Amino acid sequence: MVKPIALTLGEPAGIGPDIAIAAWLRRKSDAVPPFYLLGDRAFIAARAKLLGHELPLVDAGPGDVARIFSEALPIAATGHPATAQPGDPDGNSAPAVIGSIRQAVSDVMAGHAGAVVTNPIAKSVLYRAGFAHPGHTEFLAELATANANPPQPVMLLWSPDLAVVPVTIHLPLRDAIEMLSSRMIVDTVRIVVADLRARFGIPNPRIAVSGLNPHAGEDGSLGTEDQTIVAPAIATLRAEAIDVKGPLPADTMFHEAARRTYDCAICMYHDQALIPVKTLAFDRAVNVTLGLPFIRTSPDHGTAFDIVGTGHASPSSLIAALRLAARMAGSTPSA
Ligand SMILES: NC(=O)C1=CN([C@@H]2O[C@H](COP(=O)(O)OP(=O)(O)OC[C@H]3O[C@@H](n4cnc5c(N)ncnc54)[C@H](O)[C@@H]3O)[C@@H](O)[C@H]2O)C=CC1
Ligand SMILES: NCC(=O)COP(=O)(O)O
Repeated sequence: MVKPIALTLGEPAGIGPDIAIAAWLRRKSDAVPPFYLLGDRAFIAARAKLLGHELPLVDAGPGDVARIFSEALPIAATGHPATAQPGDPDGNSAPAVIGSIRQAVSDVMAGHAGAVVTNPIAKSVLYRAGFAHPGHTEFLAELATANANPPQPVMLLWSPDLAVVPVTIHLPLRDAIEMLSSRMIVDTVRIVVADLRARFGIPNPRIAVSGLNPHAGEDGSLGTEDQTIVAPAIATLRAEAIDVKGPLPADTMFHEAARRTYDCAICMYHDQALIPVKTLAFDRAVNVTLGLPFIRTSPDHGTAFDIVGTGHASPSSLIAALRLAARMAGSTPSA
C-alpha cells in the first residue's frame, strides 16, 4: 500500500490551511495523492468555513488515510492549538507550527508516511518566538539526525521549465558572499547529482554553475571570486566525470535556449536562483530538500498574508509539491 504524505500546518495566519483545503477539494480532478494534515481540527474547520466550505474533517493517523482520504480530509492532531487570525501572525502559534514539522518528520522517519510536504512558515514570526533555524531546510536536516552532525541539506527549486539550486541559502547577502567556498559548491553539486540520478531518474545530469559577479567576473576585473572560488570547484567536479560547465554569467544563463543545455542551474545565492524560477513558474515550481534521508517538498511560495481567507490562494504549487513527493517516494532512494 502506498504510504500517505504528511502535510504540515505551516504558519496558521498564512495561506497554508487555505491551500491544503483547496488541494483536498481538487483531489479527484488533479489526482492529488493521499495526504493528512498535521494540525488543529477546530482551526482548520474555522478556516474552511471562512472560505465557504463545510468540510468533512476526520481525526486520523497515517494508517487511516488510505481509507478516509476520498471522503474526508484526514487531520492528525499535534496537541498544539493554533490561535493566529487570518493574515495576522501571532508568536503564540509557534508551538503548533514547529510541533507539526516535528511530528511529520517523526512519522516519515518511522516509516508511517512516505514523504513530508511542508506548508509555508513565516520565518521572522518564528525567529521572534525563539526558533533558532533559518528555515525548514536547515531545521529538517537537524531533525533528520540523532547526532551532532546533520546532513548537508540542499535547496532545489524544481519546475518543468527550470531547476535551480542556491549554494548559500538563508543568509544576508553580505554573509553569503563571505561564506561562499569551493568546498560548498563541490559538496552541493555532488548531492544534486546523486539525487537527480536516484530520485529524478536523470542518469547523467548536466549541471550549469553560475558565476558570483557580473559577467562572471569579466576575467577578474569585476571581482575575483569566479576565478578563485567557482572555477576551482568546477575543475574538481569535472575531474569526477560530472558534466558541469561554468562559471556562467548569471544574467544570460536562464534564457530559453540556454535552459535547454542543462538539467539544473547551481547559483551562488538565494535570489540568483529563485528569481528566475519564480518568474518562469510561480504556480508550478516545487521546493525540494535534497541530501535528507527522507523526501521533503514544499510549494515555492510563502505565507501570502495579503490573501488569506479570501479564496484567491492558488493550491497549484502545493498540488505540484504533493504530486512530486509521491513520484519521488516511488523511486529508489539514494544510498
Ligand atoms: N517554504 C516556506 O516556508 C517559505 C516561506 N516564506 C515566508 O513567507 C513570508 C511572506 O513572503 P513573501 O516574500 O511576501 O512571499 P509570498 O510568496 O508569501 O507572497 C508574494 C506574493 O505572491 C502572492 N502569492 C503567494 N502565494 C500565492 C498563491 N498560492 N496563490 C496566489 N498568490 C500567491 C502573495 O499574495 C503575494 O502578493 C515570509 O515570512 C517568508 O519567510 C517564503 C517562501 C517560502
Ligand atoms: N525562499 C525559499 C524559502 O524561504 C523556503 O525555505 P525553507 O523554509 O523551505 O527552508
